[in-house]
Amino acid sequence: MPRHTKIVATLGPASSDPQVLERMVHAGVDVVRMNFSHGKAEDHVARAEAIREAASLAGRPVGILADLQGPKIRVGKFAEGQVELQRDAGFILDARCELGNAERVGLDYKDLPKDVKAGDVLLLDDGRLKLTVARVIGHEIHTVVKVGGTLSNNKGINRQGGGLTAPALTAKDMDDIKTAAKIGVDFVAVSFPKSAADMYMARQLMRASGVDALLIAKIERTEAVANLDEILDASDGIMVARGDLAVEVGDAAVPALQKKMIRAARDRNKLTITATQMMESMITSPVPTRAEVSDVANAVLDGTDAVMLSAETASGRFPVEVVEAMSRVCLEAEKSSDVALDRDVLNRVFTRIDQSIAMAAIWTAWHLKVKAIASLTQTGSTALWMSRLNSGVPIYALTPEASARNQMTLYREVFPLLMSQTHQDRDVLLWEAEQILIDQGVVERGDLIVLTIGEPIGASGGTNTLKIVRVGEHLPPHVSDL
Ligand SMILES: Nc1ncnc2c1ncn2[C@@H]1O[C@H](COP(=O)(O)OP(=O)(O)OP(=O)(O)O)[C@@H](O)[C@H]1O
Ligand SMILES: CC(=O)C(=O)O
Ligand SMILES: [K+]
Ligand SMILES: [Mg+2]
Repeated sequence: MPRHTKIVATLGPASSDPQVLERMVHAGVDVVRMNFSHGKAEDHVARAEAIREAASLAGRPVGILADLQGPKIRVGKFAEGQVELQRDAGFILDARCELGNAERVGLDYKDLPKDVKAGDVLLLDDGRLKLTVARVIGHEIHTVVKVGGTLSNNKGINRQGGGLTAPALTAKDMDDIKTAAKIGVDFVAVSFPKSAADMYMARQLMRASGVDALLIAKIERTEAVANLDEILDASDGIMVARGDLAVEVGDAAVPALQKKMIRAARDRNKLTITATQMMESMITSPVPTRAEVSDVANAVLDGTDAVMLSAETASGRFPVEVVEAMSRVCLEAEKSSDVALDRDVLNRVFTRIDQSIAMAAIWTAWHLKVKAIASLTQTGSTALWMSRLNSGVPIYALTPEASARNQMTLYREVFPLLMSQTHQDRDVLLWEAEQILIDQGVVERGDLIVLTIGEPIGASGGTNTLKIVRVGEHLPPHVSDL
């Protein structure tokens, strides 16, 4: 059985070498993430070319996700690169400071002093340092260090409980969307959205730049958790961005939120990526900890579409081994994933014919214990509906559209394949689909498969036919002459 949960790997200095990329793809990377918070536009463009090369060598699509930096609020730089903050000492965040020292540091978001008040708790460097606001005097935020340590250049700032108002899309993000257009990315992830309006704005900017990508909302702010339903409606999927989320809502709240978000996304036919520190110790160690193995397995059991690697593959020592380890853990966890088809659809009414066919196909495939579903799809929507049920039956999605094929790399249980649509005859196309599955080694003569197709051929949204066939038994008469 192929692995059903997808693996997203962040690219960086440790994964720029074409040979390393090739080995990572071989180990099972489905989607690569370009983090626009780091590196230059040219680096991302060069890595995109290298990954396309590696994918074509592997004979399998690899999706590309552009993760925008967003309004992450950061401290400025220090004259010495870093300072030591001592517990109970005073420290000033000063919107007008150019170069920091042990007494004060600058801010990249100049309006921060307007957003905070005495008593607020500020967390720096993903929560490693903690400051409380004593008072705000003009452009200066005077704080007292509660948890000290080393603070270095450009570390992030969050407010406990959320509520900072920086807009979700910055001028840099708008430039980066143009780079994403140049690369031809398949997914764009928006950092720190607060509401559906932020996602509508991102979609408009993408369209204006000619980006045809699925839009992912990173849930990493308190407000985004509160507005989850409207954000889901405005997006194609979400990322459970546990790094910043844990800082805003408290780390202990994150596991339950992860489960709730994955469930909510599935119910609305949306995608999910579970991210951050999944195999963190493998940045420097060749094997994961027991806790990390459990974390990845639990995300699989929660029903996530994909699990993500960050610094593990971007700057870690074992970019290939970590993909192998993650893949192994996903495969094992999938064996005990719970299937609840009846519960999932029992009280639902479908208004669309194609959606009803998708549900019927999954139901039939599961109860007949077929080896595979083959779905001839234009945009991938039939495959998306099928994959939301988590049936455990692999769905081979055959599409003539390269963009649909690449976007389906993120869908759990879906294996996208390119298929030419030269014939207008349904039976010939179905026969071709069967041949592709045989060539891929997915099925052999005598196996049962479930097929879905729409007529007229080539129109999107038209899936209206479900067929169950035994592979190799019924060649259409005019095809047997081919
Ligand atoms: N393209 C890159 N170039 C250099 N280092 C990178 C790159 N991508 C990631 N890294 C390194 O890996 C670490 C973790 O990666 P990740 O993508 O989670 O970044 P991050 O800094 O936590 O993201 P952000 O601060 O934007 O939320 C980064 O802090 C950085 O040190
Ligand atoms: C991925 C990311 O941005 C986070 O976890 O915060
Ligand atoms: K980012
Ligand atoms: Mg983040």
